[in-house]
Amino acid sequence: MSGTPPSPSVPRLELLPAVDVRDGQAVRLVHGESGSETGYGSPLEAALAWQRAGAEWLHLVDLDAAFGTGDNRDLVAGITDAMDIKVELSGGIRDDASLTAALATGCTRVNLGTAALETPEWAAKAIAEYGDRIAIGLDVRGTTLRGRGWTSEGGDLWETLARLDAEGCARYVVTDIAKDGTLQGPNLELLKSVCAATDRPVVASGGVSSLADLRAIASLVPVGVEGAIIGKALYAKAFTLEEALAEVAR
Ligand SMILES: O=C(O)c1ccccc1NCC(=O)[C@H](O)[C@H](O)COP(=O)(O)O
Repeated sequence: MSGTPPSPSVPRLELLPAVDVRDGQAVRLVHGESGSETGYGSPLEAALAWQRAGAEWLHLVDLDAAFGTGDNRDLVAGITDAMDIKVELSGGIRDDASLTAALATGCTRVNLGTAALETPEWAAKAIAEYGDRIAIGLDVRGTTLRGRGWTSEGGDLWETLARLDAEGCARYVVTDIAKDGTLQGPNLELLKSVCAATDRPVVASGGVSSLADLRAIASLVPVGVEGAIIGKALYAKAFTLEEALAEVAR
């Protein structure tokens, strides 16, 4: 037989609709700033709506735990329990107690952010122990990382990425804070640069505003983008989740 062998198929971009919880309500923030909330009602109803629409993943954030203004731990555990789909949990997971509680919800994986910046040895231990169940959130302004609900400075993106790669981190969730909750489109250059610097999968977060943005993120699957988190665009009804899923299935 002769001819060119078929190219291996490129995986489909995974979509992770977001439910960010503040004071028991589903909200979206602008630039992740506390006090910039727009409320969207029951977080459980929002999560169930995304599941009914065909989501394979839910990105569930406890903003109070992230900001240190309390927590929604029981609510978040109840939502995770009610889901038949994969759940990525984020917000305030920084020590053994919060990590054990988060993993015990039955979520598929957790995002560590602040811990990777402030207690790197603890984060490295969590990566070594739980492997694929740990993702690291790289939340950046420019190329400077932010922690504690994005309020504190956390060092250089590239140095931290190299360290986490060496420690065996399975995946990164990359957010450009300047884009988050703004409907201004994702930072594709940042995503490309991170993908060029690591061989680990990258989940894009922040700024998605349209189906065209999803197509643009999907064009980065061959270089290492695995998924895209969608928050504000779904709540603002810029498009439906069904339309988004159909777009990335083409
Ligand atoms: O994820 C966190 O820990 C977090 C902490 C502090 C502020 C915001 C945080 N997450 C926000 C999200 O994960 C958003 O849901 C996501 O970036 C969606 O953004 P967008 O599509 O722009 O609404």
